[in-house]
Amino acid sequence: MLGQWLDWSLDGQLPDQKQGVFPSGSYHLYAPGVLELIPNTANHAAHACIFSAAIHGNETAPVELIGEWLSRLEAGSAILGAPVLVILGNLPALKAQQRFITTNLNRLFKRELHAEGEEPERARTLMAAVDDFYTRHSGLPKLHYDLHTAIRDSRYPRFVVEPFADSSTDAEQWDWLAAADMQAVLHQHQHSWTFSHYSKHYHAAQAFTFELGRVAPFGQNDMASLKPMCALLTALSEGHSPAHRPASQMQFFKVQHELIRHSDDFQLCFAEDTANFNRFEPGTLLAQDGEAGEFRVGDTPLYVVFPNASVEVGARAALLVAPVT
Ligand SMILES: O=C(O)CCC(=O)N[C@@H](CCC(=O)O)C(=O)O
Ligand SMILES: [Zn+2]
Repeated sequence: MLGQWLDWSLDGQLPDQKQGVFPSGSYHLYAPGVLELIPNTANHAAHACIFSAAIHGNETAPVELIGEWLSRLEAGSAILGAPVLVILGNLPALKAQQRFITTNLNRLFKRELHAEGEEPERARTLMAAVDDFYTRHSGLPKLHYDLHTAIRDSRYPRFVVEPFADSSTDAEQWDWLAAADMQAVLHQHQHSWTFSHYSKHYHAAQAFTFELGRVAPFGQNDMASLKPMCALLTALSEGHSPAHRPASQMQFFKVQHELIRHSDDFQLCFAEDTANFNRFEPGTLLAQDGEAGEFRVGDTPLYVVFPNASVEVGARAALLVAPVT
């Protein structure tokens, strides 16, 4: 059954049978693309885990990663020892293999959301699913890993974004991320209304957005490079303490400036194929934006992450970041 879940989700259908069992636990389908797994026995180190993928429909490596882990659970070669909520975010976009249909789902995770339409409706469903899951498992520490891939190449192919919130990240998370072969960490400097931010801001969960390589169609992802990440997800789902490595092997950055597209005339002043974490020297012209003017690097170098001149007017067109020393 777990192996077929992805197909059912893509059909946007719930099967007649919404609950069932597998060797180490039981499952409950709450909505298309929203699956809770409950262990027969929870281990002492268990977290209430949320693993989400396909918040952007063209980011397929995380879907393959989760699919592979679900198959091992079903076969009994992986053992569930913690409750896990598995989410496939934007199902119509996943089916169409595009980032989103109408608007970027990953900017809508805000309780005061008034927008109407397919993606806002989905954001409301997913926020309620997260709230209900954490309520059902309120005795456990909360964790949410939202898995993505990036549009461009990156000087650090695998990295995480730590959402901004009042609650803090446990020190051990950095050691787990290093062992999962994450190469960089990006600390957000303000609220961003992404899915991982939702869990951190409203529930004080340990939460990150993961960038697991570059966007590619199903079957063309470099899954070998994600073996350590697979080991982290497996350990968490077993309710065991994951492997540690010194966090110092990762490069830490902090966002200094968010470049917003203010007009139709917005353009980035560097090559389309510039990689994430490319460095720009003081004085470099980075963007021009109609009447809003130009943006230049100030007195210290800046590194660009997620540049995208084609975003909607009013949306983020790039993050400009600096290393944390
Ligand atoms: O490669 C890109 O330009 C986008 C990759 C992506 O989807 N990144 C997330 C990051 C979320 C965050 O800022 O925490 C996004 O843009 O939603
Ligand atoms: Zn994404």
